[in-house]
Amino acid sequence: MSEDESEPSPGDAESTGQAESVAGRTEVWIEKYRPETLDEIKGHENIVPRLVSYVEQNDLPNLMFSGPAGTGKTTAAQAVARELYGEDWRENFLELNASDERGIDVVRDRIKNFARSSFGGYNYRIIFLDEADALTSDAQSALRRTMEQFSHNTRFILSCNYSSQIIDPIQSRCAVFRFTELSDDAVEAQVREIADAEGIEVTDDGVDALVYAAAGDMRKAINGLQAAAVMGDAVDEEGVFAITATARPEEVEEMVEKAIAGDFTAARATLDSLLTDRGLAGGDVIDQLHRSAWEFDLEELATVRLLERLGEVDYRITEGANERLQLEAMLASLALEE
Ligand SMILES: Nc1ncnc2c1ncn2[C@@H]1O[C@H](COP(=O)(O)OP(=O)(O)OP(=O)(O)O)[C@@H](O)[C@H]1O
Repeated sequence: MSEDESEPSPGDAESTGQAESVAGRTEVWIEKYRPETLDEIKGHENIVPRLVSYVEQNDLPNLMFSGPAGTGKTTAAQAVARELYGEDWRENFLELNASDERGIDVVRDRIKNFARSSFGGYNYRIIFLDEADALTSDAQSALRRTMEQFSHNTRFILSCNYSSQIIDPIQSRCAVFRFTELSDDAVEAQVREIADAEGIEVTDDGVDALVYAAAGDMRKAINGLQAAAVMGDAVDEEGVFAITATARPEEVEEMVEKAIAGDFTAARATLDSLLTDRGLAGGDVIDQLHRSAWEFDLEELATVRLLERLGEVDYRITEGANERLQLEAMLASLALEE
């Protein structure tokens, strides 16, 4: 990682996920404050106690953690290993990324080497396979055979965004845990804890803005806090919205209201300022509209129409259509509505 990339950038979860501390630079907070034990994990009240009981009984099945980015899947897997193996956890926990550009054969070889290598007094070791849903069905079938081959001494924890992308024979061999977006309370609690530990002043509206911008993604919230704190002053709403490339909820609401009132030119100007001046991606605008739609001061029918259009635009953008054109067309269709 180059020096420039070591600064947290909240918009880019992937690059900051590979946190590294660079000599003389600030340590990346997502790593510094990554929970080490299961009970330090915020939220996931229906998952953590079940993992604790596996650890207490020292009886771990193969696990599958599915859910959105930044919600604690890797953290939970590492915490299980730390609790099972104490100081020896690193030797007994192999973390691999299934989308490793060197290919599935490399991943499979590393799994085999790890599972075959000598053991330090433990019944089994853990292989954590991140982005398991990046594997093709054929690669997953091969993985399933590997899981069976080493079932006597290895436990797998597979992490994925969508469990539906994992073949049934693997799912049925795992206890599946569905991680959801973290609650506002969970994100707020962690943000406040870190701010206290770092001696950073954060205003209440700054905390609210971080929680809103994160939308349940703890990595985003913590990176947002660290990036805003670099500015020096107290972390407030304005700083957070600027640094996280997030529109204020009022701005997206105003844009929709103008379109519905028939003032397409004004709605388009707001969209333009969000995309051009503020640097939001089209997908971010859609996500924010989707999250806030029911809080807008609109007739129910207008909200329903908005959601219908959003679904269409989201799909088209995912298929590669021009973002700005799609969003403008959505505003135009709202403006044309009787
Ligand atoms: N539930 C949580 N409680 C406290 N901190 C959390 C929680 N979830 C995530 N974090 C923080 O966010 C960072 C990223 O989380 P983690 O790597 O566990 O996400 P993930 O779900 O594995 O995401 P991805 O799917 O992108 O790999 C952690 O280092 C930790 O600092």
